[in-house]
Amino acid sequence: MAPQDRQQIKVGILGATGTVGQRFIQLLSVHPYFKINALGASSRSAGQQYSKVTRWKLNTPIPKEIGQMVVQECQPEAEGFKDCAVVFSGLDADVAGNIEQAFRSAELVVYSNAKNYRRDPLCPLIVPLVNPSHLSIIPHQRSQLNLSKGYIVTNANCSTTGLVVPLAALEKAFGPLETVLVTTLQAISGAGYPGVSSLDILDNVVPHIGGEEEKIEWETNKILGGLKSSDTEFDLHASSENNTKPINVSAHCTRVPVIDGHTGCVSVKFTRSPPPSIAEVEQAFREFKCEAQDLGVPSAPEQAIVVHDLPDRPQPRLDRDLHNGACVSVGRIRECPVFDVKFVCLIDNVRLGAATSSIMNAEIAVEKGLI
Ligand SMILES: NC(=O)C1=CN([C@@H]2O[C@H](COP(=O)(O)OP(=O)(O)OC[C@H]3O[C@@H](n4cnc5c(N)ncnc54)[C@H](OP(=O)(O)O)[C@@H]3O)[C@@H](O)[C@H]2O)C=CC1
Ligand SMILES: N[C@@H](CC(=O)OP(=O)(O)O)C(=O)O
Repeated sequence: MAPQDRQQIKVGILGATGTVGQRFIQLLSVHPYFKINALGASSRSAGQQYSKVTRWKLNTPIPKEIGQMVVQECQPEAEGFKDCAVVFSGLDADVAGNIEQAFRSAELVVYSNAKNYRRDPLCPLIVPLVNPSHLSIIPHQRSQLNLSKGYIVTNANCSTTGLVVPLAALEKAFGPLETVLVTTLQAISGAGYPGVSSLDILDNVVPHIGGEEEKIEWETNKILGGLKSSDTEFDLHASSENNTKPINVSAHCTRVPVIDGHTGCVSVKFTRSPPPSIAEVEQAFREFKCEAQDLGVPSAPEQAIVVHDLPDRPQPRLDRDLHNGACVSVGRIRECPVFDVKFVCLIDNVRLGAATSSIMNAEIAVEKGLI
């Protein structure tokens, strides 16, 4: 169907007052496929006008009609939500599990940022620039749960997302990777609002983000793995069918005084020997194309990976806004004396790392007839 003939789909936002929720509002309030019909948050906010309860941190104003909406409890039968086909969730992980499940059981489609269902064997963990093919497990999820429309799709941890896009480009061009080491420098917006206190983060680096390293190490293999031929099971990058093993991933995560944009310093070893040259690696990044771009969905960036030539780029402040925060920047591609190649990557953690990925996943699902 031509985009101009499509009726807009009514959507709700869970966790609408938070860091990710605000990005959802900014991006969805001008979206060609989706129309915001409900906003949900905790009972601290429910029953009140959105503009009165949110602590808006974006540099564009709250869209007028959204500011006037009344925040609801996160319940599928609440005003506004009962008319929605889809909800986008920016809920705190402490509550996301039960709430998202309730919406799915009520036959709504849930696109979630929370960690709760990422490891669920029925739920795809999708980075839209990498593995939207995993949406093909949806019929199985629905049939296992006796649902006709509802399902949950999750997107990845924000640092994982910034890492797997360049890794996918390398695997596409040169075959399976053997080992990946990454050290992250993560922005404070990754911790939500109010997040890390200024006395902890200013003039400082905090070398611990609870649970983050384990998420990067595990999620990478689900995303870069496949679905078995029956479309009912993930292979976690380890399959006797095509002789792949899990990638050894080791992550070291730090919090730095940057507002938005997670940086990763990455070293990679290929299974292939000899490894590709640095020029071939750079070309693979530049030429990487993905299904979201082929489908032409509205949030797909013109370039999935932007390669920077200057030796001191990418930098969060200068590069996080490229392609409306929907791409990954890569630079400093060079030989690694321990592994094969090393480089620096950068992602906008709240856009491609969170809200933009959920929205792009849903756009792809629309194109595939899953919404
Ligand atoms: N920030 C980032 O870069 C990324 C975040 N994520 C994930 O996205 C999710 C949201 O993160 P973020 O926006 O940073 O978090 P915030 O802390 O900024 O926002 C949390 C949201 O959850 C709502 N909430 C809290 N408790 C309840 C409850 N009991 N019932 C209903 N709603 C509730 C809050 O509403 P209220 O205002 O009423 O308290 C608020 O809207 C998390 O799961 C996070 O792990 C994923 C990738 C990146
Ligand atoms: N932990 C990430 C953000 C986040 O919430 O991740 P996850 O969705 O995987 O819990 C950060 O602090 O930057």
